[in-house]
Amino acid sequence: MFGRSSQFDKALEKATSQLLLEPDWDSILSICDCIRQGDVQPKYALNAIKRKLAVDNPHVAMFALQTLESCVKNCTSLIHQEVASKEFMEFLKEQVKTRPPPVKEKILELIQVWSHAFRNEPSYKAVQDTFHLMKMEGYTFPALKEADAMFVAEKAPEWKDGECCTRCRVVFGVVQRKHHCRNCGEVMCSKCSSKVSTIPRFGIEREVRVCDSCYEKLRDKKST
Ligand SMILES: O=P(O)(O)O[C@@H]1[C@H](O)[C@H](OP(=O)(O)O)[C@@H](O)[C@H](O)[C@H]1O
Ligand SMILES: [Zn+2]
Ligand SMILES: [Zn+2]
Repeated sequence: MFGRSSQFDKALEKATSQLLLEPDWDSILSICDCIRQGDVQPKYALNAIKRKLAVDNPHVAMFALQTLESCVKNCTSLIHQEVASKEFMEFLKEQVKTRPPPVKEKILELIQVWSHAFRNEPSYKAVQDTFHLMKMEGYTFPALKEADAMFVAEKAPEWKDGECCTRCRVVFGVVQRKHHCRNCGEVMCSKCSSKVSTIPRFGIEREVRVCDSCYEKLRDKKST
């Protein structure tokens, strides 16, 4: 186990080197892979990133924050449950009080984005509580970036199954194939789901199959 986690340690050293002039995305992505593949325990990984974040050198702290941001985006609940803990949120809040602007701004940005991203996840309430508490204490948070707005996209609905079209009740078979509307997740025949649309609130920027009623709803939303 130790051997494999050293791949993580090496990648973290590289990703947060004070000699870097810009983020070392290869190392950051290999850090995410190590966590996702279970090569390193999420708790160990977050503590290692935390140590880098606490380093006085603002460059190292910034690279640690960019690494943390990528881990939260790419490593799913494995890392979320570690980040969304009271202790880690307290640590970030302390850092905001003591660090210079770029580091402070980045932390505020992350707390805000995560608070939106986890708004429907009761087990990650610590993030939202921290965000609201800091707002009440007068911290000013930066405007949510477009890319982050995508990241806080809602989860698309699970696809439902069924033996007939939800809309016209035609029975599926060898010829009459099943299709799914990406907006409501209902199972539909090809006639009732022949239209396509983007679904921005799910972060779906390319046109995907939607049923007729969802097509109308999404089109009306666009025209508002
Ligand atoms: O092509 P098929 O063998 O019928 O398989 C169907 C297609 O993959 C449909 O994709 P689509 O919704 O993008 O059409 C999917 O919604 C159905 O669940 C599948 O049963
Ligand atoms: Zn139908
Ligand atoms: Zn639909």
